[in-house]
Amino acid sequence: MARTVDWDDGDGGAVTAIDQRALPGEYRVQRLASVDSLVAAIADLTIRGAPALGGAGALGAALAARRHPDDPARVRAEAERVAAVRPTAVNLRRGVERALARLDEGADAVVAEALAVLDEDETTNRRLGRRAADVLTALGPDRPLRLLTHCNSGALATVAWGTGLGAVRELAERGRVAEVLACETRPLLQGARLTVWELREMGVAHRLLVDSAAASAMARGLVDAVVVGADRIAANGDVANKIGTYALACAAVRHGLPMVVAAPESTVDHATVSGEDIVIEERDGAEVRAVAGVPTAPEGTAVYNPAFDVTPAELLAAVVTERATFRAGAWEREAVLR
Ligand SMILES: CSC[C@H]1O[C@H](OP(=O)(O)O)[C@H](O)[C@@H]1O
Repeated sequence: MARTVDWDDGDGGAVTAIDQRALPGEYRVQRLASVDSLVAAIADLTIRGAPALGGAGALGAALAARRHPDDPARVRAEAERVAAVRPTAVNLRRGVERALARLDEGADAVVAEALAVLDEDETTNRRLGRRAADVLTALGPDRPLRLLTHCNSGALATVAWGTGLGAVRELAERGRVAEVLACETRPLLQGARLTVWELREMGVAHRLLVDSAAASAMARGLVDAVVVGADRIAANGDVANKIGTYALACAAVRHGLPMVVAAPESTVDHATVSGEDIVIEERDGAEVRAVAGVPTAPEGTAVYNPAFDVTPAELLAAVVTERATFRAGAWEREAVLR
């Protein structure tokens, strides 16, 4: 599988992206040669997932710098259009800002920094996967685990490897996964369309379930632990993630099951004091009124469609990054990175 987002330096430069709207039916890569097309791809979730958005943001700054090499003000304005597309995942704006910080050195430096963002992502996610797998192993029973996950936090949500599902990959390589229960994740079905597709590619045993069956699966003893990704983590460990995550945390606590969030440091926003300060993206009601273009509600029905919710840290067993763990109310930093 290609990187979820990447750079093609030919013909003046372009962003390449796996078209996540086409999966699971078709695997295709789009070539995005303008900031307009990149903005549209982020807005319609052709590109989605916090670390993948971080890479897309950095590449957006690179694309703008290539298109307007002698007009820094225009580059900054175009890069801001990319950063502003989706407000909740902190990675998007951070990726833009990190690449843009080298604008004074010229377009090639901006491109080089964007490529560094991409190169670092897989190494970060593999380290994160090892740490999160260690935590899940310590919290779960001493046998292969039955894990429940929500939305998609796999390679498709990152540049490569994955975060929550990256921990599953690591556990599977250790022979420590019995089964993954993947919530379909209404309304855009990232779980059904993307996580199931990735689990098949990984050869990991899995079943798909409707979101409303998750609590029942826990109540019936089908789950040992819950593992998900994140879009923004506040300084106090509160986590913004796909809508439905908070409900899973409530059910996990009710049934005495550990819930672990796995996300890179680039998703932790220490400037956001608590989850109450995280802006939650509200998306178009059309996403809920139809599935794959087939109406499932009367035309014009009013809709409540937040893309994310916030899970208070106290409902989580641990929030794990590649170099720290938040548990029992505090961040514990890894002394030595491995
Ligand atoms: C590893 S970040 C994955 C995170 O992003 C998803 O949101 P979206 O598909 O809308 O970009 C979801 O919250 C996942 O947990």
